[in-house]
Amino acid sequence: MELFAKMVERDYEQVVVCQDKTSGLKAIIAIHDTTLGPALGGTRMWKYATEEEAIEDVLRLARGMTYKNAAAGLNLGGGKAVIIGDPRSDKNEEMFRAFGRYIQGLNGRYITAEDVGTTVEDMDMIHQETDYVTGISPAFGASGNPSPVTAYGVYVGMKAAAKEGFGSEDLAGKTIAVQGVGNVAYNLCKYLHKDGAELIVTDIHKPSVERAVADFGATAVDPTEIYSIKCDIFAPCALGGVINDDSLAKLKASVIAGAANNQLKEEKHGVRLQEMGIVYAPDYVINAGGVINVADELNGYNRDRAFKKVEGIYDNVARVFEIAKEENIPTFQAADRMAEQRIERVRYARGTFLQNEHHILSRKK
Ligand SMILES: NC(=O)C1=CN([C@@H]2O[C@H](COP(=O)(O)OP(=O)(O)OC[C@H]3O[C@@H](n4cnc5c(N)ncnc54)[C@H](O)[C@@H]3O)[C@@H](O)[C@H]2O)C=CC1
Ligand SMILES: CC(C)CC(=O)C(=O)O
Repeated sequence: MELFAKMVERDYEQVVVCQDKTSGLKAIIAIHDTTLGPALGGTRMWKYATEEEAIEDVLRLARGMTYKNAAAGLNLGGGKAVIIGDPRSDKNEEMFRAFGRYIQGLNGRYITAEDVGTTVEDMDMIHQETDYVTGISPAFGASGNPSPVTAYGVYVGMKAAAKEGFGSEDLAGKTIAVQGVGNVAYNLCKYLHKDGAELIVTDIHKPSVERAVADFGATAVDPTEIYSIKCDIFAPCALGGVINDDSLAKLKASVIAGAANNQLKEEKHGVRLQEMGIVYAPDYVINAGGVINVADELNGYNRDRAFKKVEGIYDNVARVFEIAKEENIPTFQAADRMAEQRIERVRYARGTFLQNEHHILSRKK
């Protein structure tokens, strides 16, 4: 892989490769863009088949965070980290502490949080070595697990998408196919079940499916069947790349609204969704609840303030649909435009000279 070529193509600022032989840490931190502020994004722990796969994933996820944070109105840039390993068997305290020291070495350019495969306990271990970590235990006055808040944001964003697709935000009686019933989707299903939606669920981890069936009367289907199921809304809540040539040939849903990052395999699949008349709530707009919640820790965590901001996801998703219609572009492009315009406006606003401690004027004092 030509790493520099990839970084230049999508304008990444920095990629840091971290290893620690004793603990087995193999991690990559990618910082995409810090125009708006320090890069904030979670750490994913996953059994990547190859190093190349891990690099591809961290790069794509980091860029997604630049857009997510910008679109959500946060003064934060985009970054993400991956740890290569099996989250069920390869974790240890030394690994997260070693990782925390690498983050500390970046002196605030990157702030981490949870993602797939990492937990509040892992963040607490990182916190032993650095303050540049969020989503740590409420015992520290922090926000804890972001997943339930992400789920709430997806729920309100799904209502905005239902309004666009069906003319009403009411989810009662709607059949919703949920792919992956992990931390976010389990909490999402709670809201949907309470609203009277019919749930169809799948997961490669059987106990997660069984829990959703028991708790919400959901119908379980095989992971290979979820795309072809007859439903109103498809909610991708597992991993990325699931909107692709294969799934588009099978999808019956009129609306796609889910938590997963990087749902479109390629941009052409977002164009195809527009051609097919499927209402697509762009992933990084609808799933911003978690990062909005952890970002609030940077101000001294206030749950009410964080939830109020997460509720804004409804308007943000609706605004994306408006831009897409006004400009006759796919919704993913409308979301990109919204995020890019904010970054450019702030870049301009901050272009005027401001003295800082490294400037020659400061050294003269
Ligand atoms: N946790 C959070 O606050 C946020 C999560 N996200 C994204 O939402 C998605 C879900 O995140 P979490 O719920 O935290 O992760 P999780 O790991 O708790 O849940 C993901 C679930 O998907 C299942 N899964 C994996 N591959 C599958 C497949 N091919 N078919 C069916 N199920 C499959 C897993 O077994 C797991 O139960 C991820 O893409 C994550 O990046 C985005 C924003 C915030
Ligand atoms: C899980 C969040 C706290 C941050 C993040 O990495 C995301 O939104 O994808």
